[in-house]
Amino acid sequence: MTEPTPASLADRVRDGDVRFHELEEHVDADTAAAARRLLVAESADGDVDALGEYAFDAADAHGSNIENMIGAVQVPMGVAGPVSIDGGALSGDRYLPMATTEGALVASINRGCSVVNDAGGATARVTKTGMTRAPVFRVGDVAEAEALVAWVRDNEATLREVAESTTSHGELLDVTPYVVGNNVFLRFRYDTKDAMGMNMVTIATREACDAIEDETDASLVALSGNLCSDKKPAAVNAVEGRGRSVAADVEVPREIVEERLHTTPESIAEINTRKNLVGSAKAGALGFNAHVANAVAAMFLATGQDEAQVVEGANAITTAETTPEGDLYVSVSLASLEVGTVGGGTGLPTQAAGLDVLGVRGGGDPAGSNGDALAEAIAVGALAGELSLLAALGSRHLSSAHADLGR
Ligand SMILES: CC(C)(COP(=O)([O-])OP(=O)([O-])OC[C@H]1O[C@@H](n2cnc3c(N)ncnc32)[C@H](O)[C@@H]1OP(=O)([O-])[O-])[C@@H](O)C(=O)NCCC(=O)NCCSC(=O)C[C@@](C)(O)CC(=O)[O-]
Ligand SMILES: NC(=O)C1=CN([C@@H]2O[C@H](COP(=O)(O)OP(=O)(O)OC[C@H]3O[C@@H](n4cnc5c(N)ncnc54)[C@H](OP(=O)(O)O)[C@@H]3O)[C@@H](O)[C@H]2O)C=CC1
Repeated sequence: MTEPTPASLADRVRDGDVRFHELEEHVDADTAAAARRLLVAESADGDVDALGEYAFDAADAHGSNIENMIGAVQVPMGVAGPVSIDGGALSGDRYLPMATTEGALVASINRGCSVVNDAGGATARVTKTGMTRAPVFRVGDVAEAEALVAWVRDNEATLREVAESTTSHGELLDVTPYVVGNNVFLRFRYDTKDAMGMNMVTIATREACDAIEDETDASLVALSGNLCSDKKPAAVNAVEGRGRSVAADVEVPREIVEERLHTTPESIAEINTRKNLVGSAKAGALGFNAHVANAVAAMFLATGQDEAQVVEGANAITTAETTPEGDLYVSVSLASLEVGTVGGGTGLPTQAAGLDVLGVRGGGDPAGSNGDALAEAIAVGALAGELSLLAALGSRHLSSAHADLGR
């Protein structure tokens, strides 16, 4: 029997003989993707051959990272740095890998890194850890809601044992109840070590929900009740944290601000107050920063993170003030940075290479230390970006920078 070709497979899909999403059951994943490109091209404006130019085995992505694969999008990757980091888990000089199509972004963060180095390096620490899943239960009335809350408080050890039976790495840290009439939300929080952890905590919480339904009158309505809160802007993450809460700061001597950033500590502090604090408050923003999303998104893409979680990653506050000596203190605090160095997209070859640039690929020793190190590196990238953009606004260079580099 002759080997199926992309064209013959496409014919079989058109004839209704094979389903579009089941091609991998008949042929290898690369040929399946090629067949789908032929079919997609029929309704596209021109061929889509460029999507077939990728440098990994489609079988590595099919089944765990993508369905209906037709190829890959390539995003240019650059580096900022090396930047000197004094972290709880990551110490030394590191290049920061960044995948983006926004011209001037890497240049800006690179400038921030170079200023951070001139100032003696940045400090970074993870201050809280915990990935959450919050199922919603239906109960009869508020009296039953209170009874469920009491049961959960009395049986946290049982819930821990049941939940942790599904994972050899995850640890249930606590369960926080929230009552809204006859709805009870239980926010389960786990230490997921080096995994971002959403699959891990979803599977573990499902087991715990079964135990709750067995032992109480509550009915599970949805395993995710949106108080988690995953991939949506939400104050609960800003206040309580989610994934990793991580902060970074630097003190930059006045002469470096003036020589390297063409502005003054006072100007940067005033812009931060009027723009990042007052402007964000007036806008009703959750993030009180200039462009933390830029560093988070670029480093998420470069290292195989779940890009939808940039929503929470950008939940950050930037502070800037002049010190009594007249120098500049700048900090960023990211409340809910959801990152992992194992699982998800981190195993794909180019993303794994991105983690290698930082030296944080795979499981850490001790477990969780690579995840912490990645979080600290992203926080320092965000710090460098804030410093550079605030300075560009102070020296009125934002539009000229983007006219020169970004178009
Ligand atoms: C563009 C610069 C850096 C020029 O800044 P400059 O000070 O005029 O440049 P320079 O030629 O003197 O170089 C200073 C340093 O910048 C770096 N640098 C300089 N050029 C490059 C380059 N081509 N590639 C890599 N690195 C570069 C490099 O570190 C260099 O040091 P050196 O290594 O030479 O000692 C500056 O004007 C700047 O940072 N502007 C701000 C741009 C920015 O931050 N854009 C962010 C995206 S804006 C956005 O997305 C969100 C927004 C703005 O809408 C959010 C909001 O509302 O605020
Ligand atoms: N299910 C959902 O609702 C959602 C899923 N996602 C997706 O979930 C994926 C990420 O989930 P995640 O659970 O992180 O990844 P995986 O589902 O890929 O699981 C990672 C597993 O790696 C194992 N592991 C090995 N070494 C370590 C280590 N050092 N630290 C921690 N775990 C280790 C753990 O196994 P063990 O548990 O056996 O110890 C862990 O469960 C992404 O693809 C993301 O897009 C995103 C949002 C929601």
